[in-house]
Amino acid sequence: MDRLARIFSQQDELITLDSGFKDEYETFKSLHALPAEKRQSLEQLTLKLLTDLELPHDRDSCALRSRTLREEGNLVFRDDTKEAEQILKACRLYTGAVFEAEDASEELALAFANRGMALQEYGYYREAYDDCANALDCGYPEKLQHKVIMRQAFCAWKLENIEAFEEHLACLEKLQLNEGYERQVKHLKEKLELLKSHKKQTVINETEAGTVLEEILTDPGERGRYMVAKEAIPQGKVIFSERASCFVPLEQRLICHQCAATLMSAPIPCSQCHQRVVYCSRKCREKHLAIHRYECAAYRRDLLKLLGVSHLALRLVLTYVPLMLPHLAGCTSSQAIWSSITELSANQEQETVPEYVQSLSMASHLKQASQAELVYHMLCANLLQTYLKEHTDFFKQFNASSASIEDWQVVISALILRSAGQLLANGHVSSSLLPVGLQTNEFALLQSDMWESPLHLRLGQLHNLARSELITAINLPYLSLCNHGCAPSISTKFDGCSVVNYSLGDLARGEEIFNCYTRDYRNSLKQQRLQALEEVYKFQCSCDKCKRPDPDQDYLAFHRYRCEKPNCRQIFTPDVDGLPQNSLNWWLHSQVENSIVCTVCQERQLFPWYNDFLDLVESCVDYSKRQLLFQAYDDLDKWLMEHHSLKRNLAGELIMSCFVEIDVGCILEDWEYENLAKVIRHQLKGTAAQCGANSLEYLTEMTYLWDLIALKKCESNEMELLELKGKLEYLASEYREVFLNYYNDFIEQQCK
Ligand SMILES: C[S@@+](CC[C@H](N)C(=O)[O-])C[C@H]1O[C@@H](n2cnc3c(N)ncnc32)[C@H](O)[C@@H]1O
Repeated sequence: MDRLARIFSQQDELITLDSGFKDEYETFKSLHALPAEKRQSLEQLTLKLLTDLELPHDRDSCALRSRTLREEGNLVFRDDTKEAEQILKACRLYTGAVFEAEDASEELALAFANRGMALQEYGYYREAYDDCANALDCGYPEKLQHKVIMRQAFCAWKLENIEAFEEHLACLEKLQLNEGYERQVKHLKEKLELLKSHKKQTVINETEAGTVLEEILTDPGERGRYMVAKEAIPQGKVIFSERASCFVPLEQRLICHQCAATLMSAPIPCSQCHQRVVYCSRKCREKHLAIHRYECAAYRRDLLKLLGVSHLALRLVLTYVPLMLPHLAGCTSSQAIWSSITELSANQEQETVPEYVQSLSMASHLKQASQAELVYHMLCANLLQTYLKEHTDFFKQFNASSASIEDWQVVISALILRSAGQLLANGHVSSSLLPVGLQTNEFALLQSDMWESPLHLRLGQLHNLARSELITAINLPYLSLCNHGCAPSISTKFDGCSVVNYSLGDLARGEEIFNCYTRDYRNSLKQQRLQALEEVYKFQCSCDKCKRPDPDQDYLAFHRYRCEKPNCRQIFTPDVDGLPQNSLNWWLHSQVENSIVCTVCQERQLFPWYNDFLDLVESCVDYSKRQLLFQAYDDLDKWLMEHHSLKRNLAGELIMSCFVEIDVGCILEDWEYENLAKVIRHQLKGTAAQCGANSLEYLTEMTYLWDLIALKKCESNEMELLELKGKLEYLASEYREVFLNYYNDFIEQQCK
């Protein structure tokens, strides 16, 4: 980062944006109009940065590391017991071998082949099938190829893929095989005939096109376009869904770059960019090639993580430019191309507006950005354009167009800047469940202590799969048409790169459908929201919640105390105006001193029970301390009213520390489990009240209750179980499958 900041500050001194910001195109035109000497220096600095970011790469060491891991995997895999746990452990080591091999293709081929073998043994047939193909692609030794092809045929049989099954068997029949292999081929051929005769014609039910429940209207004023209900919409209904073509993983998370899958049993890394980009399947890798071919060299330099929103802006440009090109190929100058792009973005007449047009028309506030902000985004765009020019063949696609490559360079820089500006006001971040306690380069599905069989967790393990995290920055131009309201009308479920938007309450016909760009009115103070909305989105909120005489009442309902002074003991809500920043949630900020004062007697509150509670949490391993801890939790009711945020925070600490004990094999007393279930249920009620009963926070906390029920450690009833099962709808599909398996394996039986 320092390197980038240094170069940018040197470049900043070379450029002048005196005439202010007209549009992105003019900004880059002015850059190109700089005196030749300055332009050259600017370019040199960019080129130097790109060179400096290159890292030495030693293929031999990669091969050595890969071989070591593969051999370790072999030792584990050859273990005679062939227990599921051992096989998964071998898969993990082979995955390490696949990653470490990078471009050492001989080793990579062997690593893929061995992982395929272990995955097949475990029952991940789709992934095993892919790994066989990967091994062959990487040049798996010819004399051993029949083994891999046999495995492909076997997996194709398990996957009921008749076409592939036939193809691999035909291939095997052409090879000279020994008796053992011949026997296997014969056996598989019988399976093929059986499969063919059994395979039912699957009837594809045409799904009825859903009615459109929403429409977009335009206000000539600052609130611009907005979404309204076209008809009355009841609570809980899916209003609209959207699938994003462009997203980037946050914090370099290893999720599939094509479909955003987080659960992968056989991640396939790009072998050229130092294990930074992975896919969940060959299909995803193939689909993403159109983008990755232009990003790979940047990942190799670890450049993109430095650029924040500009990385997503680059993805928009890489994705949408080929779609725009047919409309622009005839333009003879950069000015003409830019005018055509502006026209394209204004064209909203068609019945279904293509995604790239929706994106082109997103609002931007670059005009209102500070000079420093503008220069920063401009330099990022310039850097990316230079990178594309110097290290990829991106600009080749314009060879046949009427304008020159130099014209296209100006346009591409301007488009990256424009997209970055738009994303600042329209970009979304998606959240997902993620496994607890894993490093970014570890994969949950390969953790042998978690799984019984493919996608079936072990008893008591659900809570280890559920931590809610932000995972992608994502472009959703249709969702972006919703204006902001501090009380949103929708709850958004992120499912990979798709989103589903449910109505949070009943909506009348014509009512505006709001999204909330910040924390909502139950989770933040008006002042905090106003600041963010003004700074980033450049408007002042005047929604119903903000206009109320007491706009913070809903949030402060989670902050009501009883005064600890014996002669007062009144219930009070802290006076927000008198509090330093962050003091309301003093327990979340270690550097903030608690300065809560009773508004009735004006006495400062000391909360002596707070540290005592945390001490008990720390020593939760001890039975007697756990007794005191449950007692201390009950005592919190004396000081913290209803669903006080602090009480929920402390409940979280208590639950987590008890589960740490359960996870290491400690058996709690029956009464402890009962108390634990009581704390979790109370916690869930509080979370439902503040975040919603279908929120990711709720689903995360729910896993503890599921585990206790599965472990038969707490009573439940059919109604509760059905209610919990109903929550599956709000999970992303990859997690829904795992949760459903868990429900069927361990919970459903308890309904009977
Ligand atoms: C994500 S866009 C929403 C769609 C936008 N109205 C449009 O026409 O493209 C966000 C921008 O819309 C405007 N906006 C959103 N909510 C608003 C509100 N409640 N009041 C005024 N302007 C709003 C602001 O300019 C904001 O930066």
